[in-house]
Amino acid sequence: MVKISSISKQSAQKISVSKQQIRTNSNSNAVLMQDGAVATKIIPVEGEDTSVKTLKDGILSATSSQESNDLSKFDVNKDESTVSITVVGASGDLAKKKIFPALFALYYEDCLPKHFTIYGYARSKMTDDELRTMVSKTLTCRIDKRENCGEKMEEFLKRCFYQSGQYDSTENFVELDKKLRQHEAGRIANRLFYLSIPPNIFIDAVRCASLSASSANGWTRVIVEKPFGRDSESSAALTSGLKQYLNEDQIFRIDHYLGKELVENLSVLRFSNLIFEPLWSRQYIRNVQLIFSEDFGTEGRGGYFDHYGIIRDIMQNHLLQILALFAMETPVRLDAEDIRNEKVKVLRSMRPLQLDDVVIGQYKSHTRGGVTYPGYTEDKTVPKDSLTPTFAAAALFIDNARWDGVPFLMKAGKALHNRSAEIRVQFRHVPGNLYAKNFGSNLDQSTNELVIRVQPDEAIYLKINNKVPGLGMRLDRSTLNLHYAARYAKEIPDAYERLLLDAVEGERRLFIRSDELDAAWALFTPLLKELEQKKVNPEYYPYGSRGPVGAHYLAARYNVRWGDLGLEQ
Ligand SMILES: NC(=O)C1=CN([C@@H]2O[C@H](COP(=O)(O)OP(=O)(O)OC[C@H]3O[C@@H](n4cnc5c(N)ncnc54)[C@H](OP(=O)(O)O)[C@@H]3O)[C@@H](O)[C@H]2O)C=CC1
Ligand SMILES: O=C1O[C@H](COP(=O)(O)O)[C@@H](O)[C@H](O)[C@H]1O
Repeated sequence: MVKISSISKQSAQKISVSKQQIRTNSNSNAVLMQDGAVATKIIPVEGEDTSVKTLKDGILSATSSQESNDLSKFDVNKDESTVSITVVGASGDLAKKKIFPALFALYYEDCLPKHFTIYGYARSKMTDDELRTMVSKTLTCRIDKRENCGEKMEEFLKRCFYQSGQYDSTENFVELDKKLRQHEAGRIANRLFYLSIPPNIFIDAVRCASLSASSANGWTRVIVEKPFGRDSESSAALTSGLKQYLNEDQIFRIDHYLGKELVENLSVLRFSNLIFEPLWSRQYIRNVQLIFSEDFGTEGRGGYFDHYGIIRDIMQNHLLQILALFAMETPVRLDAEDIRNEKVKVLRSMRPLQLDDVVIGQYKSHTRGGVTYPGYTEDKTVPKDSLTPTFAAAALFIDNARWDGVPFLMKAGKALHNRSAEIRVQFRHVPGNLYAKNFGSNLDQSTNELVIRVQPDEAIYLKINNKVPGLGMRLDRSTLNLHYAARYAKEIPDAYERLLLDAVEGERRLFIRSDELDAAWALFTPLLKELEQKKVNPEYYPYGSRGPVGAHYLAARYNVRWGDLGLEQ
């Protein structure tokens, strides 16, 4: 028997439901289970004697004993629950490239609950088999664990289904709901919706999913992909639109950089090693650099990108989130709320960004080795006169006691010379260094640098000064290197795996809370508006280069040298 009190804490205050969702049914039919589990469950079947509870404003108070009694008529084992994961926009690029492969990886690692079903939902017409064929093309097995790979894929694909529908049709979501209920078979039904669709249809999809397909007796969560608006106003409008149908606790705003192994490791590095935390302040750190670079352009995504640009695409979210994690004070505990409270304090302590502290660039066509790489505006979906930055560098400051005066330099660009994401921490000079004369006039070459290479080829390395072995006294800079591939045999999970698993488990630590989002937009919105109003021209840089030279002048103004440009990086 299911009691309403058995629903999760998050959904315990309010659950948005449609009039047709709170149903009770004593006439249950035996049907074959479709989720690969025991095939004998009794489930309520659509169209039978189903009483519908009409609820004021579509809001169910989950503590109502009346509802509790009604729901208790389901003939299920209260200990059994099931998770239905619906990928909304299943025909799209992100779903194929990241979401389905991540779900398979979780299944392969036995991380998904025993009873689960995956639904693809999109407008495209597809059968279950066609979805499976589409999905199967992008599934891979871990290099370090290839046993039973084919078998596991087949089992996984059997748990994947497809429902075609419009994103703004409550009727189509009712169809989805019926199918989900067949699979859930009367168990406690938890539902996760992944909005892998363009942002202009987020609210429609949430409205329909919430009104027609949210769970009647378990939790309902929605993962929302970025972009979360394009400035403070549009972000606030999106948040209030979502909150018409969902509680903040049900909204999982994904920033996949938070799911990257080395970003998650930041807190471990800082808070579990005595040698780092005491140095983590203006007293010892000269500057911090957050660097993102891609060696390809906007190929295929120019239409999306031109509306956003690199500052919104990478800096306002991925790099700023890393900065907040890097700079936050020690949280009370590792709880989601404690961590997010500390991150939001950092974001709210940031000095407003000045146009002077920002350099923007745009890549132009370049021919190398007989190959011509197209410029940004040669993309057919990009206006020829677009000023949208594909590169930006910025100097940011956190005006609090710990970081007063320390430049946090960000740099992000597309169509650069390499693909990488890293955090570089440059320490101050050793005061009264006994060995200063060994470094000549450039003392910068003697400072320690800690590099956290998020990707590719994950590593954490620390540049130290060392005596070159021998009878003389010659120093060099050597590296203490924690190279993940050499140290750990296990393949590193994709960021989407960790985040999907967290969403299933209700772990919110790595998702963005609405006040964090507001603070992030408050920092960048005035700058973005100024850039757009003044129609600031980007500095052009050749495809495949290291980006505009303006980035070097910006760093030099703060006495900083980008760490990724030296001979030894
Ligand atoms: N792709 C990526 O690498 C990344 C994507 N994102 C974000 O994830 C979300 C999904 O991205 P992606 O898969 O690339 O998006 P797509 O453009 O591939 O769209 C996903 C699906 O949405 C439907 N769709 C597309 N355009 C419209 C439209 N104008 N109106 C209604 N439906 C439409 C299509 O399905 P159908 O026609 O079958 O309904 C499409 O298959 C977006 O918010 C994106 O910004 C975030 C990070 C990276
Ligand atoms: O969010 C985004 O991220 C990707 C880069 O992600 P990565 O995990 O491959 O580093 C970027 O290409 C895209 O423009 C952006 O929207």
